[in-house]
Amino acid sequence: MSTTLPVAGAARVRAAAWSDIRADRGAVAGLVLLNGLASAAGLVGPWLLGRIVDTVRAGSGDVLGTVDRLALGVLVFTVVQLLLGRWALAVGYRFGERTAARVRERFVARTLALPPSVAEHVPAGDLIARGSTDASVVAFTLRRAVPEVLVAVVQALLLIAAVLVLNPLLGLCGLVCLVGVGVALRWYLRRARTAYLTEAASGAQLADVVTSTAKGARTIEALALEGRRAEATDEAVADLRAARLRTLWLRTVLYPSFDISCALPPVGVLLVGGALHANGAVSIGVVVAATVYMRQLVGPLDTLTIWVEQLQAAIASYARIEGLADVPREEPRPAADPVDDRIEVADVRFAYDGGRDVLRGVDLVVRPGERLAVIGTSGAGKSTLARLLAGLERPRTGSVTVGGTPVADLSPDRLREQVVLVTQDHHVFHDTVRDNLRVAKPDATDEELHGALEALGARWIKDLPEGLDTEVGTVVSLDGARAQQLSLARVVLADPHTLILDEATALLDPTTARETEQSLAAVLRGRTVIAIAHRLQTAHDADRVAVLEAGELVELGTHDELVDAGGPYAALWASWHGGHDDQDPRREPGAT
Ligand SMILES: Nc1ncnc2c1ncn2[C@@H]1O[C@H](COP(=O)(O)OP(=O)(O)OP(=O)(O)O)[C@@H](O)[C@H]1O
Repeated sequence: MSTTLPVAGAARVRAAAWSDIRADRGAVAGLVLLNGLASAAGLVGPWLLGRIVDTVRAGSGDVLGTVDRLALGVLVFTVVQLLLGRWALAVGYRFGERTAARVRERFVARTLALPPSVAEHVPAGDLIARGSTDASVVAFTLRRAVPEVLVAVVQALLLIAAVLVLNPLLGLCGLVCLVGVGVALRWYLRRARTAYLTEAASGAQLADVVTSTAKGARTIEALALEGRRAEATDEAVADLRAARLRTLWLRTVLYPSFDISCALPPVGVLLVGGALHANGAVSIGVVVAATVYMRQLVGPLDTLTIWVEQLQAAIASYARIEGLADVPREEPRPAADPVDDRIEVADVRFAYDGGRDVLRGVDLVVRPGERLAVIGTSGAGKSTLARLLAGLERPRTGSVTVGGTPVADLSPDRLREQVVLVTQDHHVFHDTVRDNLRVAKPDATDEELHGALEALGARWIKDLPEGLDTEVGTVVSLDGARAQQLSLARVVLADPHTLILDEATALLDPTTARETEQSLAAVLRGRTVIAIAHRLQTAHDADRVAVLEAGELVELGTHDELVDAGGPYAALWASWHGGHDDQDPRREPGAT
């Protein structure tokens, strides 16, 4: 898996944005219609103003009465424009909220749909940045910028059209004067996408460096890597600073160019209109109306300038959110229902990311109901084998099957009923105890939930202020043993026939480990158990022992058979057992 998440290309962004718009097309149509009406109402005022000027200049008939009526018209249409504009904005805001919710939901759904083998390897900081910062930028833009930009675009187009209708020559003059705006915008837009994508990626990179430093703090301290991590952080900060300076520079050029360009159209129309009027080509009223229209254009253009930067940042964020759809993943393969509970590993080879094989030609049949201990030195491939048995990885060659079906082909729901990997990583969600447990069985009744907790001796559930409804992780925090019991209760609810234990109790303190082992014993009853053994006592108590060395299965048999065989297991057993008869076997350091 690459160290960066993909970013959607321009075509995909357009397609996704189009489908978001289509999903709420009623609101979009209403938005455009209301904006059009508001802008049309806004056009009447300047036109009436021109009529007032022409009426006063003509000076014939009921000048005062006509001017009063025209002025009343200006007032009425201004109020109508205001009301329609507000209504359009309200429709726009609602559209923005709904669309933002849709984008967030899509992101969450795509994140949750990532297969575990992919999810474990994606850069956490980048993923978090996309779900938080990028989603917020998109949501804010949809709420505020999109409605206002739509209003501004419709207004600007109608204003230009109105000047062209009033007098095509003045209209053309206005358009020519607008060229500066077009040039400034084009210059900016050609550079903005890359600049904002770089800024967002640098932000995510910094988040990644900080997150991984915090996560690996102990290792960093132990290996005295503080200096290197500080350097990596400084580099990420410098990259982000450079990326921000680049976007700042783009804005520094855009804003003044835009402001100067916006001042040109009214000045140009006034000058050309004055010349035309002097030659009797247009009335002074038309010149006034056209100039006011051009002056009014500054409003929508200003809005566009303010939001164009936000839009660019949002497009970059939107591309990053949509990019999640391009994370390489395997298409689900149709999987037949397993015919029985037999687990079979046949001539398996496996390599991480195209590297060297870390498992080489492993053959193993696990009989239903047996306890198999897997031992081997550090790096021998025990955890990798556990991940293959749990369907988290797929073998490069060979097969890992349960009841004849490849484990990795099973859907998460079917897999959970067959094989579950238990590690020391027991996650407690910030949620109620009930929802924490229902992760494993969404339709479990309260009786089943209580039953699962009781089976593990988790009597603390009775002391919680609101029982199953207690929010854990926020209101009430669970200590290590309780958190482990909660996660083991999930296993009881999922009720798989086979459990794979990998370091389930390895790093717990002795008291917690004892409590957890008791809970574990309750979970193991009646199931097939494959234990990555860190204590030789576990191997001694198992039905069979599998010994891995440098990715190969070098021995397989009962404890007694392997001791008699005099191979690597016998040597290991002798080196610990010989001369340590007085020692409590549960305290020996383990096989790894
Ligand atoms: N995610 C990974 N990417 C690349 N290589 C890996 C990854 N995980 C493990 N390895 C490599 O695969 C080999 C087998 O590792 P594995 O963790 O399966 O061994 P292990 O026997 O469980 O060791 P330990 O007892 O130390 O956990 C090792 O050389 C290890 O460096």
